[in-house]
Amino acid sequence: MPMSPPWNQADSSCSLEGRLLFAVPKKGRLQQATLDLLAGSDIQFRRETRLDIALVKNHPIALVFLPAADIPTFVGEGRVDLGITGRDQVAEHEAFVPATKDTGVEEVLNLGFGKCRLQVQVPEKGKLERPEDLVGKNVVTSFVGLTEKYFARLEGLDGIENGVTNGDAPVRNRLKTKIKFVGGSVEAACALGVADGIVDLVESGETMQAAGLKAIDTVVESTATLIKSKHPSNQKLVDMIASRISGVITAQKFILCQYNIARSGLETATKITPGKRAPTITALEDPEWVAISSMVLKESIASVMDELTACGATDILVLSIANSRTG
Ligand SMILES: Nc1ncnc2c1ncn2[C@@H]1O[C@H](COP(=O)(O)OP(=O)(O)OP(=O)(O)O)[C@@H](O)[C@H]1O
Ligand SMILES: O=P(O)(O)OC[C@H]1O[C@H](OP(=O)(O)OP(=O)(O)O)[C@H](O)[C@@H]1O
Repeated sequence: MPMSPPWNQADSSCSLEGRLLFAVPKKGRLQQATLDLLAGSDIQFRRETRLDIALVKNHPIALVFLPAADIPTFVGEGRVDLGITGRDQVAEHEAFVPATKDTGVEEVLNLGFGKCRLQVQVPEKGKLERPEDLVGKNVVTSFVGLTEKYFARLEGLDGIENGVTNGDAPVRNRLKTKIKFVGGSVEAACALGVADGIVDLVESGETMQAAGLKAIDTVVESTATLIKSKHPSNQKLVDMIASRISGVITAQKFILCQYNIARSGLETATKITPGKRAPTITALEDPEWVAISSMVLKESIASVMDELTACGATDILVLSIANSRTG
């Protein structure tokens, strides 16, 4: 006899009742970084094979695994309290379903990863040079809402700020540009004669280059984001999750730099390592010297160490931060 999923069983510890619902990408580019954030935030769960809901063991939370593109719909309608997806997906959702007082999503935290741009692209070797050259032509995209909005503005159609409709005539029906949806491999559309131009995501630019395309405008810049519904079931738990995730992100971005410096070099050194709020300065046995401990952005640590050495710092140590809670 097939087992029913845990949240349908009589045991109340397995029920969804009273649990905060938290949507996470079930696959794709944002999934691994999201799972790493959950692990760093000590949100413990075990996902049964093929089940898209997992109960969190140590908090009244249930994770719901959904496609990144669907998360703004579930959160926006308040069916799910929290979610992680791309800002591009939030903007695409809002192009179709404008937020109201009670519906739509609110950004809690910019998560920093999943950086990409939604760009208008045309064949590198061709006559099309400007976005205006695509008006009246075929454009292929997975982001139909944002692309319609973009071309509506370009074509001078009004009413787009309130979604893609204007009175009873949808802006879509009045667009000269023909916008076609494809679910993936958008970059192939020009070479296959389906499109004159595309609107697609670009990160490194490798896909665009390999397909012989060039970007001529940016529709939206995106990173992953933590979003919440307008009336989450447990705001305190939302705040706790946001604070934990923020701590993990800070820990990933910064490292701790410790060194000794003569008091004469202190002013210069603290300018090099000002810390997040201020560096911690500790007196040493030798009254002429102090020890400094300061958070430094990982990406700039090499040049910071060069500068510290040049101003007389010694015993420079760089330590990784496992987790953090900063103001
Ligand atoms: N090349 C990329 N670099 C960085 N982030 C990306 C990239 N492509 C997509 N993303 C981000 O990841 C989100 C999800 O895209 P992804 O293609 O992984 O989704 P998916 O759920 O697997 O969908 P699909 O099945 O349509 O490919 C995008 O909305 C965007 O925010
Ligand atoms: O600038 P790049 O680093 O090359 O990344 C951009 C590519 O990544 C995404 O596609 P993905 O690989 O997710 O596959 P898809 O085409 O099936 O959506 C996007 O749609 C681009 O094709």
